[in-house]
Amino acid sequence: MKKLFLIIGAPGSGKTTDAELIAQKHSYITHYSTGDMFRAEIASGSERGAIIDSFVSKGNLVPIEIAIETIIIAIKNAPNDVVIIDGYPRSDEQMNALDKYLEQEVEVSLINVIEVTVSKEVACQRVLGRAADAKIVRSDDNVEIFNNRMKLYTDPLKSIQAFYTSKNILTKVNGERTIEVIVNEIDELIQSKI
Ligand SMILES: Nc1ncnc2c1ncn2[C@@H]1O[C@H](COP(=O)(O)OP(=O)(O)O)[C@@H](O)[C@H]1O
Repeated sequence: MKKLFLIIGAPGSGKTTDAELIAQKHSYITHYSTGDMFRAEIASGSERGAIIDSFVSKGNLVPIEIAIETIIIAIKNAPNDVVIIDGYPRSDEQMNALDKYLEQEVEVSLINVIEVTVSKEVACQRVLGRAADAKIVRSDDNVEIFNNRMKLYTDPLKSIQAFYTSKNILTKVNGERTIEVIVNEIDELIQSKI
């Protein structure tokens, strides 16, 4: 039985950083970042990557068919029984598509959805600060695209919160603290549920 954890959060919330550090601490945890998976596909030069890039480069959501296929393949291919995916779901459509998949997939159970919360101001500072840091160059880290990514994150958020709260599997984590404190809190939550 694979135990799935989802981490959602605004652009710049640190969701990918937090998940990566937790997976590095435990060999039995596999982490996938939807953003990183899409950037890898883009970098591969594939036709699918070109389609994905036409959305990512504008900060728009990649089409549902590609998004759900990407995470189902990731879950199926995960070499470990504990899987963390950050960056999914980002819409009611994605949330419902995953729920439909999980209903018929007896080998995978969604254990918890962790929402890393940060204010828009903190998120913006981090993303634009990241853009100024030459080591991390991302074409979608500019004010206009950030605002679009932020809107696309916040628009479905209340509906996503309500859905997973109704299942009693939503946990909010304050993302405006040190990475170490946040990672330890999320790690303890995951450890308590596996
Ligand atoms: N679940 C998803 N559905 C559709 N598009 C996605 C998804 N996850 C990531 N993307 C695309 O990849 C881009 C980068 O995602 P990510 O690295 O997680 O950055 P962010 O911190 O802005 O969410 C997003 O702006 C979006 O274009």
